[in-house]
Amino acid sequence: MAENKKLRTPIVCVMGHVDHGKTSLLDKIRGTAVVAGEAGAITQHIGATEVPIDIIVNKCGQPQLINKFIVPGLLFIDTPGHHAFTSLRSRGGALADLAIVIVDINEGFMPQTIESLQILKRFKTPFVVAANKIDRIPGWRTNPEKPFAESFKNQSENVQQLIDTRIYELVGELYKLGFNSERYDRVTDFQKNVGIVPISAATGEGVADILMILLGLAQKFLESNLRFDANNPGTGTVLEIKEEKGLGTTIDVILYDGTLKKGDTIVVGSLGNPIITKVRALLKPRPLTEIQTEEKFKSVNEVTAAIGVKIAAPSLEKALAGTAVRVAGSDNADEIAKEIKTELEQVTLPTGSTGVAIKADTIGSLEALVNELTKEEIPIRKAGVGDISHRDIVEVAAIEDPYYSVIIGFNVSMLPDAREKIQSSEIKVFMGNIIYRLIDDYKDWVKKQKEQSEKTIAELIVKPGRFTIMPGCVFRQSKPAVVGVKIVGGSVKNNVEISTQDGDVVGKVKGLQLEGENISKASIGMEVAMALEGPTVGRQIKEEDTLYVNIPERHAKVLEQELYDSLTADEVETFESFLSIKRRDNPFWAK
Ligand SMILES: Nc1nc2c(ncn2[C@@H]2O[C@H](COP(=O)(O)OP(=O)(O)OP(=O)(O)O)[C@@H](O)[C@H]2O)c(=O)[nH]1
Repeated sequence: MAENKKLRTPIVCVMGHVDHGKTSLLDKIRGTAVVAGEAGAITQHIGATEVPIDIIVNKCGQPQLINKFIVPGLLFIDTPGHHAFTSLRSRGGALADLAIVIVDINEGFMPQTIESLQILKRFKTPFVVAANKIDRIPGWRTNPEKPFAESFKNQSENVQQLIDTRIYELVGELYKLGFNSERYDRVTDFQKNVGIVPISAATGEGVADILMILLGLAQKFLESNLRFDANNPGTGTVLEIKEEKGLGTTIDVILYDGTLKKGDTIVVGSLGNPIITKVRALLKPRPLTEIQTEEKFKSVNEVTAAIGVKIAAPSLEKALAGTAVRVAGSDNADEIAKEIKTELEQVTLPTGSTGVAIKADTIGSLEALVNELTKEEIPIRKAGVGDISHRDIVEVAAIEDPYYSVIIGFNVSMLPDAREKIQSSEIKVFMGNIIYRLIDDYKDWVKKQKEQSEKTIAELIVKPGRFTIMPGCVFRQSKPAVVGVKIVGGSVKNNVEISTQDGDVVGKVKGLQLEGENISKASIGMEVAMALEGPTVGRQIKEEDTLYVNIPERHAKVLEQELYDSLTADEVETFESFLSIKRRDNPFWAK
């Protein structure tokens, strides 16, 4: 057991496609219920849970194995699931020593399953595949909490065959990605084959097998990686910055190397210069609690990797989630600060001169939001970490393009003075904690705004129209002239100007009547009485003349460039012949 002290707890992350059961599996492992309370049922932050070795071996029903393993337990980080978190998850992959890739056995591989495997391949992280939701296989007889092999024996032949067929489908998929794999109980050499464990995160079947394999993998592959000198300066990653009653601003950290003591000088990543401060208190989560949801901490004098720990220290307000925390010696704090700063500068947030403004709670989630917006070809003008401030509002208010006079905030709130300012502005703010939903909301809003403005424009724009004065239908010569007309293209509305086939504007429509009733618009095919202010029949106009609605140049431009597709065939034809009249003398008219 003395050996235990020399090995640190392996860090495990659970990865996989949305809804394939990451949260449920972690829940099952730690025995708490997070699924229910989670926003949109999507895991969005890295949390951590330490599962001590004795609990694992007991769960596996093999307490006698306690002395066989030399790792102290497993530390699970709850990596985010949605593909929006590629970058953060890559870091999760890098931070993790081991992984569980969870896949719904009924659905098979999905894009994020493949993405997870590619990340693991890149980082050379040993992993096990959890083929989840076996309880949904038709005919499955549930044996709660039992190891897979035991449960499998109780199934009908049909079900057993179905399980194996599904597993071979997974084996095929894994092979395509360059991994040899087998059902875990048929694997003889885990160095050569990835184990696939059929499980149910809902009933707990197979979960013990997963834990046992992880311990085995840690022992086999990681022993040398996990050996550490407790005298190494502590190194970790900031998961979250939190205000705690009586403690001020604290940071939740995964310490993955070395030792961290009360009173140590630490350097923490920040948006500006890294923070150099002294640890005032170290708060350790109790085993089987999750540090993000549990308030009851135990104050300790020192912690050793790997562990999720809360650090209370002065000046942490500007700490940045996703960045490094490192213990400094007596004379190298500045040097470490420089290194952390350089690392941060390598995170690129491509922004341009136009686009939306975005805010997010961590550098990782900001990066993820940038990635997703870029994929959707939504330009970003400015990207920042932190709550939406008065200054953000002022800046965005100056943007003229209404579609970019927008702030998208992920996992942030709005500061009170910003809230006040927003009342008097036209800015649109989208806030939420699910990236893809935020993006969908923005896209829907833009679509609606565009439709609305197209509708407004379409209503205001003068549409093409052409009509002939019917012979024998002159009812009055002038002031106003009243004639019977037939609409032969598009439509004619009250108050539009009228032009001749030579392009001369001769007057305005002052009234339309159909069978003695006033109407505001006459469309193709209709024969109506028309009052015309301006011309005198016999001078500017005469019987059998074809006349046009005179479309102002600005309107013609909008019609041709923006509304052309919405015109009917006869409107197009009428419009084209009106344009050719106008362009006879001036080829650039309305261009
Ligand atoms: N029947 C059955 N349902 C399961 C099982 N595992 C998960 N579910 C259900 O599947 C749904 C998704 O599970 P989650 O654990 O939230 O999935 P997730 O992968 O964490 O999803 P995200 O956090 O959204 O990426 C939930 O309704 C779970 O109750 C299982 O083994 N059997």
